[in-house]
Amino acid sequence: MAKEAIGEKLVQELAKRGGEPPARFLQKEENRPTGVSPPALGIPVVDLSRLFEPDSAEVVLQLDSALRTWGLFQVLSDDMSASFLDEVRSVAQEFFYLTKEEKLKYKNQTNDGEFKLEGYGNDIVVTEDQLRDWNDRLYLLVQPENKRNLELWPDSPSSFRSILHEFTIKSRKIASNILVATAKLLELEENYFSDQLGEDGSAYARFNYYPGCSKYDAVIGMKPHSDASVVTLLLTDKDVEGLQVLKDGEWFTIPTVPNALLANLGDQMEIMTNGIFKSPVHRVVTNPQERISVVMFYSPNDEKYIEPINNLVTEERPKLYKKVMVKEYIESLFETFAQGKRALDFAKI
Ligand SMILES: O=C(O)CCC(=O)C(=O)O
Ligand SMILES: [Fe+2]
Repeated sequence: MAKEAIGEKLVQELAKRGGEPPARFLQKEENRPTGVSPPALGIPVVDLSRLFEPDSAEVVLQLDSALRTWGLFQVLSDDMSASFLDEVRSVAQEFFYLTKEEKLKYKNQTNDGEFKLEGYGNDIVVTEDQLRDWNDRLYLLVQPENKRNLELWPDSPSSFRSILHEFTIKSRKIASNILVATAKLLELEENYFSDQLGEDGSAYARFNYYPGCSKYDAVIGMKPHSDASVVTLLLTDKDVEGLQVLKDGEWFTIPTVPNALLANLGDQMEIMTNGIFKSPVHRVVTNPQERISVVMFYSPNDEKYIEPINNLVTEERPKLYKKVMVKEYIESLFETFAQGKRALDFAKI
């Protein structure tokens, strides 16, 4: 396959040039987001500190129902002040506003043009006719800290690294608390999921930039997918909506709650809970104006295996998923995603 220079593929550069998006971005008529998707109702905004108080029964019930139906909820935490979340959004925006040359110092391609998971650029291209998403991203491993590839961490804006580090630490605390709450809902030992993640589990940060598009209804910001993670935390754009979730064959818009993070479960959680909790299929639609999001994905160590938890497999609910190796599962997700397929379908028994 001919290897294009990465700078020619950046969506931000295409958007700057204006005009029609190239054919490789144009969705088939039947896959285009049409009309206005109704808001996803019944997604609770959960104050994490309240979740562990003695009078939390009502919140716990709301959370349980949200995880069984939507697989997501909004989370407020004292550790993430509104001003700190704004700082995270702001360093993300400043990074994408750097010149192309500055950003390409961190490109997700080797000098031979091979795709790298980490760094700045676009998705892996598996087939030449692959439909492309209208976004650029910066993808970085943030935990375990000793595995960070700091040469790919932007040094501009100057606070980028320290803010990302702080966001990593605070997000991890929230993710761990969510995993404890989740285990309790299923009457598992409370550290069951947080132990799976352990000290050597991985966290990846993904900064998404969706340029505004003149033909915003003909392209897609991010194709329908579910995340490979155990759990994902998402800081959405403060003003511009775009994230949608699929339920019963219909797309619903996730309303923006400026000071909250959206927590969504990923495929590894659906596998471990034998399908009791959902890994929601979601997509991002494009707008006339730009949109930025910052996402944290949590997974156990690459070498671990996961499978449905024994206690959650019963006669009425037989085992739905095979045992999978974390590393192989995540790699398969990148490839299936590029082809518009779902990795979870391949893990089904
Ligand atoms: O930009 C968003 O709101 C969602 C991004 C997303 O789903 C992802 O990065 O996996
Ligand atoms: Fe996602």
